[in-house]
Amino acid sequence: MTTSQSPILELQGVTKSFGSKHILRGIDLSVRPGESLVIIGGSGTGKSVTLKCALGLLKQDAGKIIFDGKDVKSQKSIEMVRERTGMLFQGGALFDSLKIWENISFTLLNRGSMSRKKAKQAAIETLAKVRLGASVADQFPSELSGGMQKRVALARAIIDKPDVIFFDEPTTGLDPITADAVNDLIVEQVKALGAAAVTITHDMASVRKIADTVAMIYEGQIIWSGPVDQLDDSGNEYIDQFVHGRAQGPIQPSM
Ligand SMILES: Nc1ncnc2c1ncn2[C@@H]1O[C@H](COP(=O)(O)OP(=O)(O)OP(=O)(O)O)[C@@H](O)[C@H]1O
Repeated sequence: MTTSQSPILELQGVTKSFGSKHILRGIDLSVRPGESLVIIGGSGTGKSVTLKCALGLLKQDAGKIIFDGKDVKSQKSIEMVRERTGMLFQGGALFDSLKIWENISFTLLNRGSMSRKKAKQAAIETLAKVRLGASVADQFPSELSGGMQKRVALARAIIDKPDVIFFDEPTTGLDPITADAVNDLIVEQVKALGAAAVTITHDMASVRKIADTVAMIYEGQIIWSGPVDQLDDSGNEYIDQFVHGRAQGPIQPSM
């Protein structure tokens, strides 16, 4: 992790409401190149909304999104953010009707700047990075296991060498061993790119494996952030309750 560089992505006082539901009440976050930030928090606390605001998929009501020093306001700057970010969606979100290589090269093909032959070659090279063979390229998502689909989704997120990669619950639905292997690949590939990673997860094993820094959302704000090795010694009762998965404590179970 590099601490001397300026943040590649910053959220400053971001607020977002849906009608009378005030979901984000002033989120402050930043992540530097090479840093892996993991956002934790209970169900429905606004982790996905935070990610969507950062990606320009939702417009915040107030506050700023700053990407590589630029205030992201115009459609053009939102497009710049999208071009420079990769995203691994919850559940993988592969297109069922497209072959694996077409899924991985989706952005390259859509941009129209690369021939299909070259795009397929790039997909096969990226498949190797996530330890999948070239034979997978012509298969369809339904033919692959959940773990393989996550690896394909990771390949899609990294193919265009993004500066920031967002991971939304990257290990949901996987057994602990496969989840650990996917986490290892995430760490390895994010490092290889020198990218910043922003991950949302409920899975504390993933947090410990992939985070440099952890930030916890509660009632629309970041109530604690710090290095992952301070997680067990944070002195914060909300973090303690979450990390140990206790029903008793200041946070009410979301039911
Ligand atoms: N487009 C929308 N319109 C109305 N309400 C929304 C919209 N998107 C999100 N919400 C609400 O915002 C709240 C936060 O949702 P969000 O998906 O960010 O939670 P989360 O922290 O990611 O939860 P989980 O861990 O369960 O995925 C929820 O109450 C949700 O219903």
